[in-house]
Amino acid sequence: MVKIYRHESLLGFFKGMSFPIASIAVVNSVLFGVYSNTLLLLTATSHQERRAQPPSYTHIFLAGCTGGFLQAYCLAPFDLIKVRLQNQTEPVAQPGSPPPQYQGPVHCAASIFREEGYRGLFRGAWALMLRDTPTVGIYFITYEGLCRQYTPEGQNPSSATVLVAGGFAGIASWVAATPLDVIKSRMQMDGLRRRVYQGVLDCMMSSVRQEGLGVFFRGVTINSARAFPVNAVTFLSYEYLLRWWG
Ligand SMILES: CN(C)C(=N)NCCC[C@H](N)C(=O)O
Repeated sequence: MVKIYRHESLLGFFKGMSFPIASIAVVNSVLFGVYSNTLLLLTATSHQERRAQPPSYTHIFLAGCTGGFLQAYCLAPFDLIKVRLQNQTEPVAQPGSPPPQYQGPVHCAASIFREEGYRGLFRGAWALMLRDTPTVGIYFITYEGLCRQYTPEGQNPSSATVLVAGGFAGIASWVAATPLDVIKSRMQMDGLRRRVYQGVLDCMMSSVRQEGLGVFFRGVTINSARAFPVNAVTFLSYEYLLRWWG
């Protein structure tokens, strides 16, 4: 934090933020929409009916995995641009020095498209799908499990329960996702100057060879610290919106 602040001032902490903000509504709508509709297909119960007839954990997991898989497809280009901008450490403007490679998200998207084509925008998408498919299953299982544990049968969970269950669901899914998150980010940065990795497996093997198994847990603390408040608020919004409009 101190290094980022010294080198890039407060603005450094907000690098690559506009694209995630623009994409988060779309990505979360896809995630929760696909999850809820897959559960509807599997169990033939609406969100309101699910309190009286709770779906099985297998159905919740399968619906979560489906949501995670489709979410990853929508997220891939936005996430790539975020990672490329976040890894660009030159200060935004410095008189006399050459401008940074990417001047903003739109310039970054256009440069990737020009240099690497449409497929370039999906670099690292396989790793992202491998990361999100099972871990979003874990996300919804943890949330439902905790809500059921602390809610009397047939009732809606209280706001406090939703906040705590959502927060822990975020932590559980990010702890499980961090190994593939590390690999995904490396794949997304690969090809910037020259291609280093042959694929996801090659990236895993050479990362472990060079840095040991600890490489898979790089960033786990910051991911978890971020995951609690973000997912507490996400689930509270989801529950309340469905109660008002459902
Ligand atoms: C890769 N993982 C852990 C997930 N996709 N988890 C489910 C949603 C997480 C939420 N949108 C967030 O940004 O924390």
